[in-house]
Amino acid sequence: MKTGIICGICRGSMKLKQRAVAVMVGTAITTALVLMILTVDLKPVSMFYQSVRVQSVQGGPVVEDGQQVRAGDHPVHLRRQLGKSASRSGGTAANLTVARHTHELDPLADSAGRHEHKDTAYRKTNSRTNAEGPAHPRDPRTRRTRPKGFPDEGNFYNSDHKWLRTQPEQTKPNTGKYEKLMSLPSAVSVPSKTEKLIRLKKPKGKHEFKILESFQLGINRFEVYSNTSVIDDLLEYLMTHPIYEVDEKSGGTQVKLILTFEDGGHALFKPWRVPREYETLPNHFYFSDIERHNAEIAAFHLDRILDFRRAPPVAGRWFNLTADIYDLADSGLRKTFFRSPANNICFVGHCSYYCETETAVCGKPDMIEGSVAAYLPSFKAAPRKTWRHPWRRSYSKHRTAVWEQDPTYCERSVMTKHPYKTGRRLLDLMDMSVYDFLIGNMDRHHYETFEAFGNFTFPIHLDHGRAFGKHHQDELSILAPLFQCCLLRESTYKRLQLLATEEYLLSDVMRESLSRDMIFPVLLEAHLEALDRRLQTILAQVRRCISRKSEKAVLKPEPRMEDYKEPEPSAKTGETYEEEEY
Ligand SMILES: Nc1ncnc2c1ncn2[C@@H]1O[C@H](COP(=O)(O)OP(=O)(O)OP(=O)(O)O)[C@@H](O)[C@H]1O
Ligand SMILES: [Mn+2]
Repeated sequence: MKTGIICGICRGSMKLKQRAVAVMVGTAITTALVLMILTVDLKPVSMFYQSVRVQSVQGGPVVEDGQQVRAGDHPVHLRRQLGKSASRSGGTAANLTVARHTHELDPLADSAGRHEHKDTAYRKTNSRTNAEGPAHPRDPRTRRTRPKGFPDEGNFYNSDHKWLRTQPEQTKPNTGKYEKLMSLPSAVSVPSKTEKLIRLKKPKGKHEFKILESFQLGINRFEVYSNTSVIDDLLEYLMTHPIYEVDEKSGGTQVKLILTFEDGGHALFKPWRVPREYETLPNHFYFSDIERHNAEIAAFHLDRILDFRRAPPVAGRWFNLTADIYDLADSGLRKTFFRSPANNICFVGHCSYYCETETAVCGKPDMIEGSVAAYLPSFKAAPRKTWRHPWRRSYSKHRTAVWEQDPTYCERSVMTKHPYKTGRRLLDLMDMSVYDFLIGNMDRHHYETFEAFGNFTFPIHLDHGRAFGKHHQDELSILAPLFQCCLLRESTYKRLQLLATEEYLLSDVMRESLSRDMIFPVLLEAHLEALDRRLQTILAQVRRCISRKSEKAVLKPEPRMEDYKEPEPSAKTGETYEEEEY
């Protein structure tokens, strides 16, 4: 009994002690938090929120002239939507005045003059070498210092030999075929009152939409941009606009970066990995092929030539890995930079394929080409739905897909299911098959659509980094959707026939379209020749289908929206092509 009471008192005092310790720990944590808050530089953060009078369509801040925002001040949710890592060490940019650099990239100039122009254009827009003074001067007090091993600008790394670039091949003269093709009316008829993907409230007072905003505002259920819109301005913006910050993009298998421009616009950067002459290794599967920035650019041009306009615009650009990437990157990405034994600046980034030291991205010594794709509106502003492609390959070393074994796959399986039964989607997949066969893209495992437009809308043509891998080989299996279903839009067939004529010869039109790009020649002539050859194969395939069935059964008019009916909810749940992780 006595010991019981004593133990009770003991326990009581133990509890008191525990409480006292808990209170002390609590106080210590609170004090530490208060101290941290006091020491963190909050001013720029609050300035960011005050200064963002306009929310850009991609969700990021639209920087007005003369305003200041702190790098990395996108809210966390936005960073996630952009696929950026949620944490970063933000730097401070001293002056974010939007410096728009026009350059005299004259597409009609003769080719010798054009190359000179491009060089001048690059020199002008590069942040470190602007002839008219720095494009965005940084406060030396806030500029992050380079670690040992990285030279300061103004010495060796600014010497002229870094401007050496791939020497253009002996190119054929421009014969005006591309301009002639582009002046033809488009087969895509967009109703004048069609709803747009996003709407942006124009703030009171004078406000002009920025160039990337205008592009995003133009996206509708039929196309990413119209054939009358001035997409050349957007391409020039992608090629020249000063970069403000750089982040790694998560997702996917290979390294790619999100560029934020000084006016708040975003773009997806894929770096040069292999020379133009490189061909997919014979023992490499399509899924282990290295990505090519020039394939992204060429695929965009072909999509436009085919009159689809379902791919976001992509331009080539020269980068100084030190000034345009390293200096503007977060600490995570910076840590992966190093100087190679050959004295070149390299980085690896974080990804699952080709992110090893032996497959690093290296400049020469710090100059490198890359592709820059215009960013679509954020997932928040315009959610996208991911669909498993019915003719997806197996992505296994040991298995093949069902469609590879079953010639009746289209009729037996795909045609009976939503959303391929009605509407436009199956015809869109036929277009995609033609497109992928031309560019040699075997990597179409998924595709995306804009959720806002339901199912009567186009699949976005995204991710062509593994296209143009082999110019000497045509991969017929990419045409499986076409020869298994024996269907094609009449308008697509007409366009293909046109591109097979001498007047609008596909290889010539492509060469002339690509000649406007800063990293011209984007493709070797052998790849252009392959386009003509593959086009003949497609046309022969369609003719075979027509002779087997009938013209009416194969060539289809444009499906009308009025005729499209959403399936019953029960049918929807039976979908087999929904998003699926792999
Ligand atoms: N221009 C763009 N604007 C917005 N988002 C984009 C754009 N291009 C690509 N994305 C998004 O980024 C994702 C990854 O891009 P991409 O497919 O090009 O990378 P990847 O590394 O080649 O991927 P994978 O390894 O799966 O082939 C795409 O699925 C798409 O959702
Ligand atoms: Mn890819």
